[in-house]
Amino acid sequence: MKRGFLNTKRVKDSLASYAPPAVPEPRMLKAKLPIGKVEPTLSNYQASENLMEDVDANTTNYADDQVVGTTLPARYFNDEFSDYPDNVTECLFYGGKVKREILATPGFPASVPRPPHVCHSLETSAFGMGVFATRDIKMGDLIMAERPLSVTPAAIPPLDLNFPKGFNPTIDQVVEARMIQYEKLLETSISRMFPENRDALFALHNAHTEDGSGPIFGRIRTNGIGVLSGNGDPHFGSTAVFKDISRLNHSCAPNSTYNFTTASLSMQLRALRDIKQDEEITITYCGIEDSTAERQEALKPYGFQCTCRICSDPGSDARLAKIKASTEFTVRNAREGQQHAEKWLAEIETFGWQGLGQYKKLLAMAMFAAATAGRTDGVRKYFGMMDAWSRAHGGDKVSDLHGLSMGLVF
Ligand SMILES: C[S@@+](CC[C@H](N)C(=O)[O-])C[C@H]1O[C@@H](n2cnc3c(N)ncnc32)[C@H](O)[C@@H]1O
Repeated sequence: MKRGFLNTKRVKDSLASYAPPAVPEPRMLKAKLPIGKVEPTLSNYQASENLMEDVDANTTNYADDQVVGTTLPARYFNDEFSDYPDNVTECLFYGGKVKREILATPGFPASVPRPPHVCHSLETSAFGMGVFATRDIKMGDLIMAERPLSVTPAAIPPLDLNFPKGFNPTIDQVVEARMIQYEKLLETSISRMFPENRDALFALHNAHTEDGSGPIFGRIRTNGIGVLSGNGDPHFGSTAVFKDISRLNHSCAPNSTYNFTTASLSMQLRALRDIKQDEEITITYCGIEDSTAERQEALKPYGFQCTCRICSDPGSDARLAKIKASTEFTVRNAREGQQHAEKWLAEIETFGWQGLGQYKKLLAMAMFAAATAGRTDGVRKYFGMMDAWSRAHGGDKVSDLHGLSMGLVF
């Protein structure tokens, strides 16, 4: 699972083609957002005001190029933060498509699920704040679920820029102006939040203090997690920022993963393997199936270089490639299936790569091998692990066993 603002290939592609044809700036939409230190050149740029219209909470018939600010689920005037135990999310959308998708989701607004016991706390970690287990957590278990503080477009939407007449900006200046203009829009959006949520957003880490991102946009770029597809249309993806989930640090061998549920408008975090009390809970900010070089590249916008044991191990790419190839193997009998699956399951567990799809396939191979050999204890064990893996990835139960039996001919 990937996270982030403008960091995934899908989001970059959507940035490249974000504008509907009417927007007269296609060239600069291909430009990447800056990271690292960038000298500002537009200190006199005056951002336009009033970029967002206030409308009734149930309105959905927006123009496709209208910037929409809305609180979901709807809240009422003069109410208080404490009136919403599941919290509400301040949303900024480009057009009405995503809001329509949310309001049309069966069950919306369902309540946010809760684990039976609180099992995490925010603590100081090796990398600023982090999230830690306050009790043992089992693979597949729900660790926490949270409604976002904010949901905003996954790429800066097309905005009218306010350059003086006759000024011919460079592409970098257009990008700079867009970031200034977008910050203004975000200010309007977060001014609608409960003060408690606004404070929580400003308390988050900002890795984009020198690249022209404003304080809100910088925090969105640092902490945003991709959510809401806009009904499969990548132009309408969104990024969500959370009070607690955005405190999770990155690992290339994470012990948890997350799924967003539109019905409850919440992110659920679940354990990818058993987690011990006091262990740090981590997610990945990049693709764990990618090579070390690809992961380091994807992590650049977060302002750090990963120094985990996998990134520091020159043999890890070759090992990962072998693990990925392990499920292409055709086994001839139950004994061979069991040996093959157990060998590679152990390898994955040693390196903490249970997030790989190959892990589930090898669990299936081990389960079928146990079933063929009539070992009910083995079937129970591996079925339970597959079930936990599926729950961790947002499924309720083991599904699609059919697809997982590939490579087995006994
Ligand atoms: C989403 S925040 C995570 C919470 C953050 N540690 C905090 O104090 O709020 C992302 C930031 O955490 C830090 N970080 C997360 N994982 C890291 C890692 N594996 N190595 C170094 N820094 C990391 C980086 O500063 C990154 O920009």
